Amino acid sequence: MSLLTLQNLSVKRGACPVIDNVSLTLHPGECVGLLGPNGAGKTTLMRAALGLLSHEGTSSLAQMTSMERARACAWLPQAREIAWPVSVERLVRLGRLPHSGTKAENAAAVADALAQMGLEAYAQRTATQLSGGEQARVLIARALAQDTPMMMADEPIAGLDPAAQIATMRVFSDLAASGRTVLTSLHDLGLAARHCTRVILLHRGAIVADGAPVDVMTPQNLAEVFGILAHYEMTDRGPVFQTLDTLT
Ligand SMILES: Nc1ncnc2c1ncn2[C@@H]1O[C@H](COP(=O)(O)OP(=O)(O)OP(=O)(O)O)[C@@H](O)[C@H]1O
Repeated sequence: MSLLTLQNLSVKRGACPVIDNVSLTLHPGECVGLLGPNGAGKTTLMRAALGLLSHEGTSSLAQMTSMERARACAWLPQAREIAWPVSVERLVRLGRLPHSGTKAENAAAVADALAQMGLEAYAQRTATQLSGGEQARVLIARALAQDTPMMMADEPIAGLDPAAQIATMRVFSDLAASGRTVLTSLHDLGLAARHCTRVILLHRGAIVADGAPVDVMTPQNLAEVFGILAHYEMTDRGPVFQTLDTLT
């Protein structure tokens, strides 16, 4: 069973294809990193897949009603705006809106989401008064509280400190290990190599490579798509990836 199937998905801006005939299927248990340079089309691909952008081709998520989709997939956009000065606990509770759970079930899901993001001590703080990284973690917690089979996130770890980046990637890989599906765009190739079960390399709106990190993040692909030279080594503490230089 797959939660997200894209068939020949294309998005045009004017006459120019920003996403060009992309087909893919994501499965339960996969933590998928969507990689590609600035402007490659990562955000456009995810928004079109969710039905938030007009597109050609089909997306299984876009075909759902908005309520079905809200129960199927949590969406964490790149922009982290918190509009109202509500408490962290209340903001995270908004993630429960698609569900008709009991008060106790909703409270448990909120508490669990806060704990996963290490935010228990922040529950009664005013969300808008938190630091940028803390606000980002609160918004991830809101998406977790949605308790969906799929999580789609656009650069969720940007602006987080190293420990919070690793902790967040662990939350995502644990979600996948528990049978959910995660699709997240990332610019940190090292964390993608360590935490993703699969990476999809997007370049100029098309998929260049799709598979295990070690098979996708090859010197040739990194040179062609990112214009970089990198060191990638399997060690007894997992894969280690370090960018070394640009090739220009
Ligand atoms: N509203 C728009 N009108 C015209 N072009 C757009 C619009 N939105 C995005 N684009 C273009 O589409 C391309 C893909 O943008 P997108 O935001 O999907 O890239 P991305 O891979 O998410 O990049 P980044 O890593 O910088 O966030 C870019 O060249 C961008 O300039």
